[in-house]
Amino acid sequence: MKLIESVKEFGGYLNRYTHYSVACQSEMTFSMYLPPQAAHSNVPALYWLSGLTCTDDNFRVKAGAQRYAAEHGIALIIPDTSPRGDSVPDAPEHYDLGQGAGFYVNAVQPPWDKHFRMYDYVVEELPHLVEMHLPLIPGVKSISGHSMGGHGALIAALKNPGAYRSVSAFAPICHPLNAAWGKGCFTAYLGENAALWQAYDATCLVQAGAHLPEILIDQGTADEFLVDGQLQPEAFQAACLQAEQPLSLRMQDGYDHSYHFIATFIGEHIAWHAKALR
Ligand SMILES: N[C@@H](CCC(=O)N[C@@H](CSC=O)C(=O)NCC(=O)O)C(=O)O
Repeated sequence: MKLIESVKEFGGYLNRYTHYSVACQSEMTFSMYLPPQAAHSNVPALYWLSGLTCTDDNFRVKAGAQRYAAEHGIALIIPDTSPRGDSVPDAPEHYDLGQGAGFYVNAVQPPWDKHFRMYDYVVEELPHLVEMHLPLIPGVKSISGHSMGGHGALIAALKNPGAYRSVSAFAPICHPLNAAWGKGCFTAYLGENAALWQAYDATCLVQAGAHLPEILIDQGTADEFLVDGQLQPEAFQAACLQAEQPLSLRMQDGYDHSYHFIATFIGEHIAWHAKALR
C-alpha cells in the first residue's frame, strides 16, 4: 500500500493510496479520511461507495463529509468505482459500463471477469488491507453510498448480516434487475443467469429473507433518475414492508440526484452511523 497524497483537514488527514488488488488483478486507488482521534487510538470506519462515472475523488471533494467524520471520530474509506488502466476492459462510448461502472458485483462474463470483481474488493479485500495497515478498530464498520454506490452499500450489508453495524444510502439503485442501468451492467458482467442477478439486487435479497437492523435511505423527489425508473425505492419499500425489514425512507422534497443533495444530508447520515459504531 503506497501513500500518494496527504492533506490535513479538520485536524485529521485526507490520504490517497494505491495498491495492487488481488481481487481486481490491477492497481487500485482509494481515499481515506483519518479523523484527529486516530492519532491517539483506533477508530471505527464508514465505507462510502460512489456512483457511475465517479472515482475516489468525487465524494471527498463534493460531499463535505470530513467535517462530520472528524466530529464523530470516524474514518471514511472511499474506494474507486472500478479497476482502471490500459489493461482493464472498458466501454468508452458508455458512461454506464466498464471503467467507472463496476456495479459492485463479481463479473463472470468475459472480458470483464478477470478484473471486475468489485464485490470481493469492497467487502473482503479492502477492509482486510486497511485494518491491517491503518489505525482502525478491526471489524467495526458501517457502509453508505450513492446511486450505483447506494446499491453497492445495500447489497454488501444485506448479503453479510453482522458485518456492518449500519447501512444507509442516497438515491440508491434499489432494484437493478428491473432498471436500465442495472440491466445493462448485469447483462454484461453476469450474463443471463437470473439467480445471479437476484443475488446482487437489494429488493430481491429482502424478498429472499435477508434481514438487517434499520436501513436509512434519503431520496430526492426531483431526482431525474427517480422519474426515469432507474432507482425504484418504492419496490424496495414494498419488499421491506412485506418482510418486516425496518426501513426509514425519507423522500426529500425538491432535491435532485447530485452531490448538492448528498452534501445536505451527509451530516445526518454520519451522525446516524456514529450511534451504531459507538
Ligand atoms: N449524466 C451523467 C450521468 C452520471 C451521473 O449522474 N453520475 C452520478 C451517479 S449516478 C449513479 O450511479 C455521479 O455521482 N456523478 C458524479 C458527480 O460528481 O456528480 C453523465 O453523463 O456523466
